[in-house]
Amino acid sequence: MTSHAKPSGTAIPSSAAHARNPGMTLDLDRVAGASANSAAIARRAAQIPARRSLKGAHQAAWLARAVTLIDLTTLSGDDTPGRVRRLCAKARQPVRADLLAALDLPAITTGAVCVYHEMIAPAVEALAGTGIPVAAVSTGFPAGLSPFDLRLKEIEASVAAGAAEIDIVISRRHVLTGNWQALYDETRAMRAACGPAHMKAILATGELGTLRNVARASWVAMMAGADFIKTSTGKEGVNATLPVSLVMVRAIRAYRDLTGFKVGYKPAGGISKAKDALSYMALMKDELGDDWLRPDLFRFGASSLLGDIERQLEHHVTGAYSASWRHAMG
Ligand SMILES: O=C[C@H](O)COP(=O)(O)O
Repeated sequence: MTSHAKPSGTAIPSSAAHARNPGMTLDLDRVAGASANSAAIARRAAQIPARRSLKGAHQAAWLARAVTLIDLTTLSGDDTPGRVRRLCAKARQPVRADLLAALDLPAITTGAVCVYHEMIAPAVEALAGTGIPVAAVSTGFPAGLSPFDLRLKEIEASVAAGAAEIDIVISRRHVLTGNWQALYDETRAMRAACGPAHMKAILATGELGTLRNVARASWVAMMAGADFIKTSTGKEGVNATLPVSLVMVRAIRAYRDLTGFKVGYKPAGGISKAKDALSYMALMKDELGDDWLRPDLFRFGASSLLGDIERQLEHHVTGAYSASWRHAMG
């Protein structure tokens, strides 16, 4: 991002170009050695938004890329099949065709649609033939405190219903009590239950107490075979932040250096502005490189980010901002 070059294409790559993370034996020494220098991380995180100075057509291209990285999400108690179908229509055509044409950008879709288990069927139906995966939150989301065997069964039911991606939640108490073996065993079992579906492990970082715990939980989740590590459910008091992201992506980098396997990253919760999306993309590019600016290795978990990006793209074309209500998601 620092070169401010236009991204090399906004179309979604057809398939993951890397092998799935198989996980590894739990290495307690490495987990114990994971640390996070909070002051240095805060300083580095504070620099990231200031380095965002993307202008003109290049900025529009980065924003269009951001759209392809969104797990377009609805996770509400009042979700209905109708709302999910409308959301899927947005996922299929997230930005108006005339805006993309005016900006000389190709047709795009979002990275996925993310829903509760009961909404998988209408989402799968509405996205048939598009290649857009359905992600489901399936382990007693958001607290993850339902009986363990039921959480595994929920994963299996969601995969059977057509979810290609499962966003699991970890047991925060295993982190808070330092029971890394229990966290590893639980996450490993969930990975096995996912089968062919890719697993995103939600750490619920806002409930883990310290950045060191975030680093250690990131390592355990990756050792247990997570395909992605994800910050938050969107329901914690504090959700995705840049400091937490730095800790997690540096753990991803160290895990890649150790094992050769690339684990994806998903910041989620409270990311609703286009400028914030660009900050996260700058962070990914600086810390992990261009591979982590593709949907197979990076997603935003977001329910309202798309609306703001569409407003910014419209502004690029017309010079005026439209009202937010014109960009409703569901
Ligand atoms: O995983 C996705 C989050 O639940 C979405 O959070 P948000 O509604 O704050 O964008």
